[in-house]
Parts: sequence; structure tokens; C-alpha cells
Amino acid sequence: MDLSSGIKSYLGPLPSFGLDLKVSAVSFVAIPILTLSGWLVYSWLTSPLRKYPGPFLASWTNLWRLILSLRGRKYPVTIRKLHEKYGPVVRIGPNLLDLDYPELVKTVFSTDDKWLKVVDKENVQTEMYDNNNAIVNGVVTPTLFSATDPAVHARMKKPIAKYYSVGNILSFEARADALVKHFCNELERRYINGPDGPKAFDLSEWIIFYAWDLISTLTFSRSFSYLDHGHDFDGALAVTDKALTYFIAVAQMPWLDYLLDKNPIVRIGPPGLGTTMVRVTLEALIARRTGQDKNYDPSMPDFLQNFLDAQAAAPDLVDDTIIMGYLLVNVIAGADNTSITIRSIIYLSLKHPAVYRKLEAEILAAGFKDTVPYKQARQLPYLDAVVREAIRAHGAVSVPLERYVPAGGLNLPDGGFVPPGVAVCMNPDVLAHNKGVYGDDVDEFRPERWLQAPGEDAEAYRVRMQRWNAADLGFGDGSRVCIGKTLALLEIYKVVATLVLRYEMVLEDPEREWTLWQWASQKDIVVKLKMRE
Ligand code: HEM
Repeated sequence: MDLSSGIKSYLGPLPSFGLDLKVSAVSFVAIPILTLSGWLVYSWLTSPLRKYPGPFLASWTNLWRLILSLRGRKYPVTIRKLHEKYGPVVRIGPNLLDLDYPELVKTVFSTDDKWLKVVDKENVQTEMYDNNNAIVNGVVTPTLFSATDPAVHARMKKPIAKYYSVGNILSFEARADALVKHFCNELERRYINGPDGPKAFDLSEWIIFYAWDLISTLTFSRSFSYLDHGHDFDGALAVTDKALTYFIAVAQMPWLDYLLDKNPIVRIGPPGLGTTMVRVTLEALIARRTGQDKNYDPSMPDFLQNFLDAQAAAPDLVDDTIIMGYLLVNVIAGADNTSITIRSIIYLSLKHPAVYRKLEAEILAAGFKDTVPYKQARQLPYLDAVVREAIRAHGAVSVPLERYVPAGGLNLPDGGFVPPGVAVCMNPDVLAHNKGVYGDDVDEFRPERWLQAPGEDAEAYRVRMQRWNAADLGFGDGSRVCIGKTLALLEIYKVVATLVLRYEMVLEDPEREWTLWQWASQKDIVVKLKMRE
């Protein structure tokens, strides 16, 4: 006897409405599908974003940008092309507009804490920035980067902001110099004075070793030691790459993170972010706390000591979990971006021999003896122009930075209006290729554009630079601007100037292009080095 006839015999004859249980079962599936479809169509038809152009699929689902994000470099390139086709506003998600309005950077990335990384404070744990929360002892914990509540962010930032000032970063310079020397020694030992004589090698991977070893040294006086090993000896860099790919992908559809990484029942992925980084960081903290840290020289301060001082000054604001968060953000947030920037500077200059010759001439004429001091490097106008142009032409951040339109809405320069609650984003890579700001030759690598042009008077140049600085989102802006910017610049200027000073450097094959992967990362920058006389 089947279920339906069993129920019928128990109840007696059922009234016949033309419906039996099979039909009910079908309805059980069909009704939710029809309701969902109806809701989707209704939302689509009534969305205030309907008038904005963009890919048709993107107006229905974030799956469009999730798939695009998995195609790496295609992501920023596609968004740029969409702006060429549709203009400054492109709808790239059901509730997301990508803006190519450099004049709105200071509005959207403001200091007034109105443009939040989250739609409202109650709606936490569903937005792209929440995905970056750390899991400490099983508890989802915001960090300086991921905190979406401005009050929580301010409480976290206040005790330590001063440690990222120029003055404090300069107090790390002796350590940075020692690390740069170590970097050069390794390159010379292996690729200039090795048993087989001079040898070409891929500089791109050595740059990431430099960046990781330097940030760990400055953060807790112990190096991850990639320079010593000369390869990703513990696999942590590969894991970090996978984790980064994961974070950018789920940022496009944030709820996925609660299915995959922060799933309370069973964690599905990604691979545990930088297990080595977490272990070394924790060991460093414990060793320092228990007075067993043999690496630490109190005459050469580091961030860990700074954070412990911050805790002593404000114990109610800074507990050990917060210190772990500070340390982890330091080691994880900056190394990749810094490496991408250094690679862009070196590769793009070498690819443009006239640029490289000018850069060499300037650095050699400055009379440096050894590792180049940061302050002096910053005073070299052509080096500065090359760095800025490399960040513009191929910067590290080429993903959209999202903010929610606050009460009052957003008035667009073209007279349009975006209502409150809509997510808008700006992509530093898209803004850096805006022809209205930089001219029609945006696809060219031309450092001279950052210098005073022939015939341009000093005032006109000052005004132009002011406008360009306001349009620059390479390090973010406003109250959530990159806290590590000065540190990153010290790492960048020092190593680039020192490499150019010490070596004659050429691309092994000047015709060969670098290989781009992820959104901005590069490999295959194969160079040959020769010591300068
Ligand atoms: C060339 C290197 C770097 C680039 C291009 C870069 C870029 C950025 C950008 C664009 C943002 C804003 C993100 C947003 O608004 O969503 C940001 C924020 C941040 N960066 Fe960097 N960064 C670099 C190096 C570093 C370094 C070395 C550190 C660590 C010492 C660091 C730590 C942070 C932190 C903690 C934030 C969040 C700040 C906050 O919300 O208060 N960055 N960075």
C-alpha cells in the first residue's frame, strides 16, 4: 500500500479537489521556487539601480562577479572595459554600482565615518569585510582591517596609530638596512658569485621573500627566513596565495564565507591561513611576555614592543587577543601588496630602457655609499615619479573597495542620485586609468607625467598634483586609509634605490613579458645582475 492510499483508508474517502499527495509534493518544491522567482523578478523590476547599465546577469546575481573574480587579472581589465562602454557608473551586482568618478574619492572614502564598510551596524557578519575577521580560539574576531563598526575600529586604532607615523617607522630603519643587506648578500652569493658564475634568476620570488622577512623582523624581531632558504620552504606562501584567492572570491558573494570558512558545523575551506605565520606570531608573543625572547634587542624597537607599550598605557582597550590581531594584520596585510609594487617598479623600468637609464643616472649621481636611507631616496624626483607611475600603471589593489551610501544618498556629478543603502565601490586600478585625470596615454608607462611638464608653471603643476593626489586610491583614503603606507614606502624606496645602486641589472630576455596571475600578482621577471665597479 502506498502512503497516499494508506492515508486515504485511514481518513476515509478524501474530498477530491483534483489534488493528490503527489501533486502536493510537487507543490512543496514548486511553490518556493515560484515564490523565489517572483521575488527575484519583483526586486529586479523595482530596483532603484535598474536604470544603471552593466552586464545583464550582474543585475540579477553576484555570481557574475564571483565567476569573474576567479579569472584573476580579467577582473579589473573587464571592469575597465565596461566603464569604456557604459560610462562612469556600471552596475556590477544586484545592489552594487562601480563608480569611475575620481572626484568622488574624498566623498566615498571620507573621514566622517558615515560611509561604512557595512550596510548597518546590526547587519554584521554578512558583508565582504566581515569575511576577513580572524578566528581566535574559535571566536570570530574583527581586526583593524575588517572591523565594520566605526566605534570598534576607532577603539582598536587609537592606541597604536602613532606607531605607524613617519617618526616611528624611521626608528626601524637600522633593522630594515640590515635586512636589505642580507637580501643583497643572498643574491650575490647565489647569482653573481655562485660556483657556476653569474646566473639569471626570477627576481619576482626574491622580492616576496624580502617583503615577508622584513615585515616579520620589524614586527617581532624574528624573520620568517625565506631569504635564508631561497624558496617557500614551509609552503606558507603558497597557502597564503590560496587564502587570498579565496578571500577575493567570497568577497563577491560574502554569505559563502559562512558556508565555507566560518561554518559553525563543519569548516569546509579555505586552507588555514598562514599556519606558519600564526604559529610564529604566537610564539613571538609568548616569548616576549615570558622574557625568553632572545631575538629582541631593546635598543632596536619593534612593533610587538610598541603594542605591549600600548597595552600598558590602555589596558582596558588592548587585550592579548587584540595584540594578536595587530601582529597578524601587520604580517598578512602588507607583504603581498608591497611585493607587487616593487616588482612593478623594477620590471616596468627595465622594460622601458630610457626610463631605467634616467633612474640609474639619478641614483648614481646622488652619491650614496651603501644601503640607501629612506629620507634621501624620497627626495629623488625621478625615483618618486617612477614609483608613482608604477603604482598607477600596475598597482597592487585592483579589486573593488565597497562602501554603503549613507542617509541623504549620493549626488553624482552627472546629476544622478543614488539612494541610501546602495553599495557603491571604487577600484583603484580603474581610477588609475581614468583618461579625464591622467590623459589619453593612460596605458603607457610614462613617469614623466608626474613631473612638472615643460611650459607648465609651478602653480599649475601644484594644482594638477593636488587633483591627482585626491583621485589616488592606491592606499585607500579617509578614516580607513592604509595604516601601513609609510612602512610600505620605506620598504619600497629603500630596496629599489639600493638594488639600482649596487647592480647593473638587465632582463635576461628583454622581449619576454612578465606573467600576471591573481588580480595583480606577477612572476617570471628573470634578470641578470652584475656588481657595479
Ligand atoms: C604597497 C603596499 C600596500 C598597499 C598598496 C596597500 C593598500 C591598502 C588599501 C587600498 C587599503 C584600504 C582598504 C579598504 O579601504 O578597503 C589598505 C588598508 C590597510 N592596510 Fe595597506 N597597503 C599596503 C601595505 C600595507 C602594510 C605594509 C601594512 C601593515 C603594516 C598594511 C596594513 C593595512 C591595514 C591594517 C589596513 C586597514 C586600515 C583601517 O581600516 O584602518 N598595508 N591598504
